[in-house]
Amino acid sequence: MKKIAIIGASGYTGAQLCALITAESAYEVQGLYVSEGSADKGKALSELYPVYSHIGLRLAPLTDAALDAIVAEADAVALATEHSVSLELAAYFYDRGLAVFDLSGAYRFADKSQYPKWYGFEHDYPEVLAKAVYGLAEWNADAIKATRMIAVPGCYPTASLTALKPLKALLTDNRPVINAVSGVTGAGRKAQLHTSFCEVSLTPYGVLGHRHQPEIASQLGQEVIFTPHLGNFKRGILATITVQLKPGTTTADVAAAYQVYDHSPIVTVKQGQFPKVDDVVLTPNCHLGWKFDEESGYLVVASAIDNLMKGAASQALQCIKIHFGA
Ligand SMILES: NC(=O)C1=CN([C@@H]2O[C@H](COP(=O)(O)OP(=O)(O)OC[C@H]3O[C@@H](n4cnc5c(N)ncnc54)[C@H](OP(=O)(O)O)[C@@H]3O)[C@@H](O)[C@H]2O)C=CC1
Ligand SMILES: CC(=O)N[C@@H](CCC(=O)OP(=O)(O)O)C(=O)O
Repeated sequence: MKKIAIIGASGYTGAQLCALITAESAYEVQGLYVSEGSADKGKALSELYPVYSHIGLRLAPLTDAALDAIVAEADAVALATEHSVSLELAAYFYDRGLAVFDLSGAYRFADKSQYPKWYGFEHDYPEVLAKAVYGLAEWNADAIKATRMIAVPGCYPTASLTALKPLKALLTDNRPVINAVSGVTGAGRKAQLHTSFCEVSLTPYGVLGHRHQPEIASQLGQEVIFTPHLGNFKRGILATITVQLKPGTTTADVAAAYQVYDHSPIVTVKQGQFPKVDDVVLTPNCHLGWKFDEESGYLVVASAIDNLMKGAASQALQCIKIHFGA
């Protein structure tokens, strides 16, 4: 039985991951942690989330003693913390021999020079960063097995890359155009004005400047135009992507490219039938739907995931299972 510590367990992704891990027979939660000064320390997880009333675990403050206990008792740590917190904690636990599954963006760029621009900090742990593998589970299984430092992808990049990576050999130099809408849980649990009930209304944000644009580009190996939108629903992402394919590409070529997911239990691909967010919410699944116009060479592919599941916690669990082989 592998023991996993979850740090940031009172947040949306951490609590979701806790629910997933406690349902697994091969894994056990070593402990649930929040910051040392957290208003939630000592509370039962079920006080915050009555839906998890079957989980009898409490939130502990991440004190020095807790750090020692995690190192002594846990096989792995899942970091459901903001980027700058994960930056430090990942290096701390990696250096002490644990496997690290980081849900933040702190280890997703291989190139350390990207962090000041997109995350506002210098990356001070190049040796750990060099070990980091991008945890897009369907694509990087061998590397996830081989390292102890797994950077679990962002939610929009997961939806976008799952749709685009199979097409890589068919792409032209023209940038794929990704328009994506996320539910409000994508912004986390803490109170913020722009995510309060009366403020949320379908709108683009981060236009031509969201940090997921370079994340998608670096993993695809091609620049993209990425425009996220905040929608007035709780969970889920729908990314609708328009892309021009190489001259001469046929509908059969596109169908053949997507056969890469034929045996995937997670990714379902439909030609001419487009996904709905409600069909993937609370599931680990990604639903893809596409249509190709042979005359113009344009493809539209839509990708739906639950941002807290395939976009975060269930993909972290996929990585954990791939890494530990169970
Ligand atoms: N929400 C989403 O859809 C997705 C989020 N992510 C990423 O996952 C991470 C977590 O996101 P999310 O769950 O939404 O965030 P939340 O804001 O909902 O939760 C953050 C958690 O971190 C805890 N925390 C804050 N500071 C510290 C600290 N210094 N030490 C330990 N715990 C701390 C918070 O508790 P407290 O403040 O009480 O200590 C809380 O439990 C982020 O990096 C986010 O970018 C990735 C993919 C999707
Ligand atoms: C709706 C919303 O605000 N979404 C978040 C993305 C959440 C996510 O995937 O997280 P990472 O920060 O780990 O990359 C945003 O746009 O910042």
